[in-house]
Amino acid sequence: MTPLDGTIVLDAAAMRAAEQAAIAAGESVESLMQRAGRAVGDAVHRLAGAHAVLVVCGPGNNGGDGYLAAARLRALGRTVRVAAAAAPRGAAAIAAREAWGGAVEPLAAAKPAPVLVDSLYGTGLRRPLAADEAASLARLVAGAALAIAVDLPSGVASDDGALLGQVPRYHVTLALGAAKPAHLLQPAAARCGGVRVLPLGIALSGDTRALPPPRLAAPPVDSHKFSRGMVALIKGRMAGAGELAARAAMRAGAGYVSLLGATIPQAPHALVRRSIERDDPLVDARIGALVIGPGLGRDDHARDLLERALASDRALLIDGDALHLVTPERLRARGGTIVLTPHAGEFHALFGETQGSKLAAACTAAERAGAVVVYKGPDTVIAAPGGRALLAGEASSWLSTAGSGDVLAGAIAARLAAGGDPLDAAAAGVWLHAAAARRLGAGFIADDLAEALAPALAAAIRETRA
Ligand SMILES: NC(=O)C1=CN([C@@H]2O[C@H](COP(=O)(O)OP(=O)(O)OC[C@H]3O[C@@H](n4cnc5c(N)ncnc54)[C@H](O)[C@@H]3O)[C@@H](O)[C@H]2O)[C@@H](O)CC1
Ligand SMILES: [K+]
Repeated sequence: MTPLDGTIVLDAAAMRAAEQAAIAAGESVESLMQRAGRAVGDAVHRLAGAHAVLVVCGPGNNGGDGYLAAARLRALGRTVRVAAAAAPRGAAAIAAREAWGGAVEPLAAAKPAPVLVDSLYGTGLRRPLAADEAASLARLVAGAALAIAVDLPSGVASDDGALLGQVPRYHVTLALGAAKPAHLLQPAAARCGGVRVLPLGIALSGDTRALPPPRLAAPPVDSHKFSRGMVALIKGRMAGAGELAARAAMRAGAGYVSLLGATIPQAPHALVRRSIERDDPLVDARIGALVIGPGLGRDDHARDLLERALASDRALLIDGDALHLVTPERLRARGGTIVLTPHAGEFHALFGETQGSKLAAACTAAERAGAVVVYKGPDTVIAAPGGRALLAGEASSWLSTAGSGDVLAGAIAARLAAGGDPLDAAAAGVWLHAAAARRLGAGFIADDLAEALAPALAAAIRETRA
């Protein structure tokens, strides 16, 4: 069992293609299913303690995995029962049912067991479960102390994370072969519980991954403040937003942070406050990341500042109000390095209504704007032009607090200013933001979050070294 961090994420078509490629190379559906069933059985054996197990099997290959998992559990000496609402279809699932060979209880009449294994539907689900099937599943999950979903909780749409009906909450989901978008996209992700991948030994390729931990190092001995990265932020009408983003950039490792348009000295004194009117500080060649948007406002002054930022050739992070004042075409025409950090409202203001999953929407947007798009929310999708994308699963729900987005902008800007791939910089910023929130627990405010980026950064550096 491996955690999701950095692992490949495949939609149902890509998963089927990987399976087909393995079959073309000499595998069979049966051998893949045997491997999946055995891996599920072994994982349930480890998770379930001495408790009795009920495996609920569907008519497709997900059900086939369930019959073989039950057979494996029986071979391991466990007390295991099987229930199904329909007979298996397809040769591999029929063979799996025969390999189980034991009793199969009617689903509607099955009594709960302490451990419930849901092997009803996986990536093949196309429509909501029948009402009686959904009700039986909900009853059995509610009656179990431990509910484990095989590949996916039955009732979630694998590719976009939608719920096709009422879906119970599971404690653990065992992803077969690779993670699927629904393991990371809401609302499905919140139904999965802890997700673990059971590798099936087939070759996988694709451009989408779960957010990996950042590879970060302490500054080298010969560092100076500019080599660590200089972040310049344009202050807007709501001064506090820029202050928060600036503090976040400092705590996320930038060597020099200046707030442009703020001239009255105040703490923190390490923050360099400069006028934005007298000379043109926006074109300073030492700037590694220029941030515009937090608290900017949407008036003529804001438009004027945005024009100046777009005219600068520095790597640009556009957030908040500024996302309402620009078009994807304008961004594409500007070129250079651009990172956009919209929440759903800002995303739709900039890109209009979109079709398909949040992942697909972010990838299309990145292509249109020629920018790295950090489409944030309870699930965050980071997409770069060219198709690479990262999915960040559930972060702390306490991040739904004023100023949290400003802190994220600052954290990403610090990593962007440090150099390297803008997708990696955005990913590191998202990771540090979530890690800082985890450290703080409950009831924090954005000021605390900015401060907590420093210990989150230290932990990420330690983990990179380990
Ligand atoms: N792709 C792979 O490499 C592997 C896939 N395996 C398993 O195969 C699963 C996918 O199998 P399938 O494609 O057979 O799909 P599922 O087992 O998810 O179920 C789909 C079957 O149920 C029918 N169906 C769909 N929605 C329904 C509904 N609401 N009510 C009633 N019937 C419905 C479909 O027509 C199809 O027969 C994966 O989730 C995984 O568990 C594993 O066996 C091994 C390897
Ligand atoms: K399932």
